[in-house]
Amino acid sequence: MLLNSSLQKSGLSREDTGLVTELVYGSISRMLTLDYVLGDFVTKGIAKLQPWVRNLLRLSLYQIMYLDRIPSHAAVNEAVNIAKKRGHQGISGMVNGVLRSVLRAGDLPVLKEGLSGEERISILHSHPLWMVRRWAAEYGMETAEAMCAANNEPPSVSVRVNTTMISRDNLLAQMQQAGMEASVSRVSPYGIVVKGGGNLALTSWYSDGYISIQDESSMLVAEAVDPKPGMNVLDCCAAPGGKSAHMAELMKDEGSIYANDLHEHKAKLIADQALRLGLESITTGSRDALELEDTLEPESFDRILLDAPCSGLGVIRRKPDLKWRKQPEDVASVAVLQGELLQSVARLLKPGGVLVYSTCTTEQAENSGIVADFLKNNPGFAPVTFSSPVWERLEETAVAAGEGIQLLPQHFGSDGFYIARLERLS
Ligand SMILES: C[S@@+](CC[C@H](N)C(=O)[O-])C[C@H]1O[C@@H](n2cnc3c(N)ncnc32)[C@H](O)[C@@H]1O
Repeated sequence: MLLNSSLQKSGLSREDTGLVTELVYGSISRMLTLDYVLGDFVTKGIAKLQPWVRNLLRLSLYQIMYLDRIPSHAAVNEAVNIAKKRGHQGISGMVNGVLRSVLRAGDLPVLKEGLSGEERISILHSHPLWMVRRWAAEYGMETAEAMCAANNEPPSVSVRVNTTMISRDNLLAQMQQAGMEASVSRVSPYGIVVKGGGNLALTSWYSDGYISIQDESSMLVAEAVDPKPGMNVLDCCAAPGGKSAHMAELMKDEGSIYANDLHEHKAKLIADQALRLGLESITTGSRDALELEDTLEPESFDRILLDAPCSGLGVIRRKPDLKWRKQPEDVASVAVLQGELLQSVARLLKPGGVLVYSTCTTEQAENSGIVADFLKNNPGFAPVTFSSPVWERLEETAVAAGEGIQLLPQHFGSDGFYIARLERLS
């Protein structure tokens, strides 16, 4: 948000905007590695530096260690000039000294001896140790390392085609004719992946409602709900509305989708999306999903989607600051809410109906753990598989996690997502 508004005010060229974005996201993402390296070169310790000086060193070191297109000496000179302008002679001298020593040191980081496997991954791939330990315990050391490495890769840009308006092939051809590097998604039959296309929300395809910007994994969720034209569908935690809109598209805009979100201002975003996409089957509401059972008819929905609030650890590529903001307690506390939400909204499902539980996290305490508890307490529900060519291919790649599938960021370079389908038997 802050970066976007600063960039909008700056008047920088498209190329420079891209570079600034990469520097900011990259430095946040690689912060632990950068601080580990700087710790060896800043004699008084980086914690004692003024925040702007610490950030200047991080940005410069990021360029030296991870970017080829800026020569290292140029990065150092630029940092020294900024330090002179903003600080005093002493600070610019220190910045110059630290960065020149870094240049002389060669390959970095130099890992200290005697580190555990998790510590090594944490430093090399810049992830908090608690997260690496958690993933190593959950998925094994090798997978944990692959997750961390994938989280440092820039996310791809993908769009979902509004098939009520245009076919994917037609839109793909239009994009390619316009000179864009666009290809079909390997994950979703509704997706197109676009490289270097700039901000697609500024295109007429977007304003005319032909596309929505959505991660490829996220596109799988509406597909797993498998809503049919004419059905009555509930989306419990729906804002900003990507999956509600996708479900309406799959239903050819026939039937009814009640898209609810706790926050009124967020429910407005869903209505805005529906309007832009020309979808009339979506109505919105803003209630606590825990209270939906007080106002909606029990057993009245053919399909329910609970795309639950979660720790978001599957989307670190897009939001690298999550690594530093989240704590293990956050996983535990959101898991309590997720369990309550699932128990509560399940009462609204018709017998024979399907409920999909999904999250954009990699934590099994929030995923298979929630579903396993629910199934234990609700014998009238059973997991139900889904057959489509794409889904079957996904099942070969994704991690089988209890009764659902767990996509990790390294599988297809898309967000980490969990999806489970549950059917109400009686
Ligand atoms: C993962 S996001 C949903 C994303 C959405 N399904 C989409 O595809 O655009 C979770 C949403 O749950 C909402 N939320 C959190 N707690 C809630 C609650 N108790 N009741 C209803 N919505 C809630 C949040 O405001 C947030 O918008």
